[in-house]
This record gives sequence, C-alpha cells and structure tokens, in this order.
Amino acid sequence: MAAVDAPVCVDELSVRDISVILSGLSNDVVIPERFMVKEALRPSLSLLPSSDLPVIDLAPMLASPHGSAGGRADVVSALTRAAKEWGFFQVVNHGVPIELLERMASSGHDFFCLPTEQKEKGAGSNFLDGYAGKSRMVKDVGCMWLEGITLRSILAEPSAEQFANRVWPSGNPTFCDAVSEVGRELEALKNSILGLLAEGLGLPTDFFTRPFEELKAAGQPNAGADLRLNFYPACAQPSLALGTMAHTDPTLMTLLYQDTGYGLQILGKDGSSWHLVDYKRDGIIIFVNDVLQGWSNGVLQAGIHRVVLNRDRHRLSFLLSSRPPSELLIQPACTMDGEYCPPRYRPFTFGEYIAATSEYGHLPPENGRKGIDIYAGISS
Ligand SMILES: O=C(O)CCC(=O)C(=O)O
Ligand SMILES: [Fe+2]
Repeated sequence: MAAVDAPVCVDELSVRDISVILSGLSNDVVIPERFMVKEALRPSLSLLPSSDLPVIDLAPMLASPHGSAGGRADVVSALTRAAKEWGFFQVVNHGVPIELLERMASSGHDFFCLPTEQKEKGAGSNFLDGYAGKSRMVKDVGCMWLEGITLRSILAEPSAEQFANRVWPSGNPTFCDAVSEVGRELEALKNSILGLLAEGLGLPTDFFTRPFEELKAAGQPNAGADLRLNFYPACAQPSLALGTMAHTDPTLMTLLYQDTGYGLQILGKDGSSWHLVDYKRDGIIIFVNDVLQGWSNGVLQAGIHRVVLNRDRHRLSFLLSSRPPSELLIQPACTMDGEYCPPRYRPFTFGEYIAATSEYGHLPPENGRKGIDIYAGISS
C-alpha cells in the first residue's frame, strides 16, 4: 500500500478492509473520536493472561452426575468458592462438544464478514434485538467497538430462523442449527451448574431452577435463553477504545465461549486490578449475574467484566444469557447451611430490574458499587 501523508481514519469499513489497512499502515491509522472512551476508562492492556483465575474441570460430574463420589464434592466447593470470590470461572470437560462451539463461532464469523448492507437486514427494533452495528453511544463513555447479534428466547421461538431469513436470501440452516444445538447444550449445562451452586450454599439442588420450571408449566412465556454473538474487529488504537465497558450482566447467569483470548478481562476483588481471561479451546466461561447475586443474598457475587481490543486480530464470542420471567420475584435466600442472615436486598421482580437497565442493557457500577447493590441493596 502507498505511503500516506495524513492519518487514515478507520471507521465503518468492512472487516476485510480493516485487516488490509492495519497490516499496511501501522501507526498512520487512527480511530474516530467517538470511539475514544473517556480517559479514566481507557484500558491498560495487560498482555499476560492471569494464572490465578479459576478453571474448573467438570470431568468428575460427567463420570458420576448424581453420585456422591469425592470428585463431585470437590467440584461443588471449587465452583462455589469461585462464584463467591470472582463471580466468574471457566469450566473445561463440560460435555458440550468442541466441534459444536467451533461451528457456532465459524457461522458467526461468516455473518460478521458480510457487507454492511446485508448485515443491516438483520437489524431489529433496538440494540438488543437482531444485528446492531458499531454505533451505539454510551453516555459519558463513548461508542463501544463491537458489533453484535441478539436472538431472544432461542429455545422457545424461531428467532434464529426469522433473523436468517432476513439476512440471507434462502435463510441459513447451518447457522440456525448451530444456534439451536448450542442453546440446548448450554441451557443443560447452566441448569447443572445452578444445581451445584445451590448445593454449595446448602440450599435444595433445584432452588434456582424450580421457579423457572413452575412458571414454564404455568404457561409463563417471557422466561428465556437469549443467545448473543459479539464481534470485536481489530482496532488500530486499542489503548483508547473498549469492546464493552465494565459491567455485570443483569440476568441470572451467562455462559460464554470465546474464539481467541486477549479480550475479556475480569475485575479482581481489590476493585482495581483487571485480569485477562486465558483462551482455552474447550473453555466455557461462566458469570454469576445480578439476579443470582441478589437471590443468593450477596453470597455469590456478580463478576464485573469488560472487553479490551486487539490491534491486529478480530475476536468473536457468543453467550447464552439465562433470563428469568419478568414476574419472578427475587427474594434473597436468607437461610443457608441452616444459618440465618438478614436480607441484604429488598425483594424485586426481574421485570422491574430489567426496566431500570434499559438505557445500557445493564446497570453500570458507580463509585465501586454494583448496579444491583445501588438498585436493591439494603444499606446496613
Ligand atoms: O465478549 C466477551 O467476552 C464478553 C461479552 C459481554 O460481556 C456481554 O455481551 O455481556
Ligand atoms: Fe457481559
């Protein structure tokens, strides 16, 4: 590529164009100002994954799902400790086929490499419905450097098919099959993990799953598993921009797969150090979310996370977000392991809480306090 006098501003170019420009122009490429997040939020790009982040092997569970073998107790205590301390852990040997995870990621890449006009056919009514490009401005922060697809209630509704029929002239059965298989697998894994965490807290195994089943049996339609695919194009100035700002997810639990590392960071207990999550080919990353923090009376902590960018590579992630029914009344579990602790949260319904998050899709932490604590915490 020819030398240039003025810096080239990279904005809404296609994914392929960005790669070509970045490899040819090195430091002459700048990003548009609206993507430069305010100074206090700019990421320090720690390049080494943190070795102290919890990685938990679920093989003992697969070998003996209901058994009382020692391995199960060890898994329960490792998961519970990680969910209390980090609100985050990565599981391996979980039984979800790697081939399926990679097939979903590859279908996602196929979509994000399409021309912008074609991707925009998949846009829905807001940024959490169908395709949303890189234009969402977060007030007082800047625009986030990501594109995404959100498909609602994938286990109950043909949302993937409706999306694919808008984007591709003859639909896309490969994409749709991957969505429904991934949805079923991650939903089953989520229920197992919720059961193990309940046991770890001394609660009945079905404590966090039974209300979902009851509401489903009563024909309650708005509970669901939503699938989101996130795509973070390579960014010429990764130290100035963010893929997503620091947040906790507002739902019950998130299960996430990443196709490369060097992106997702977790905030440590000290409230200031960011830890880079290592890529594991068969890793599934689990977040405790706001509802689970409130429901467990703050014993489990929602994991604060954000996404930083890479200069020379794109990154894709997809996640299943477990969304309770709007009517679910979240009343903190006060008695665990036979011991009573007064409620630290007022009861709230999921519908009320999600309505409070609508501007960003989550309640941002403020002055070291998480959104859920600001919203429903009882100050002592
Ligand atoms: O892409 C990632 O690793 C995280 C995405 C995320 O935090 C989200 O979509 O809520
Ligand atoms: Fe998130």
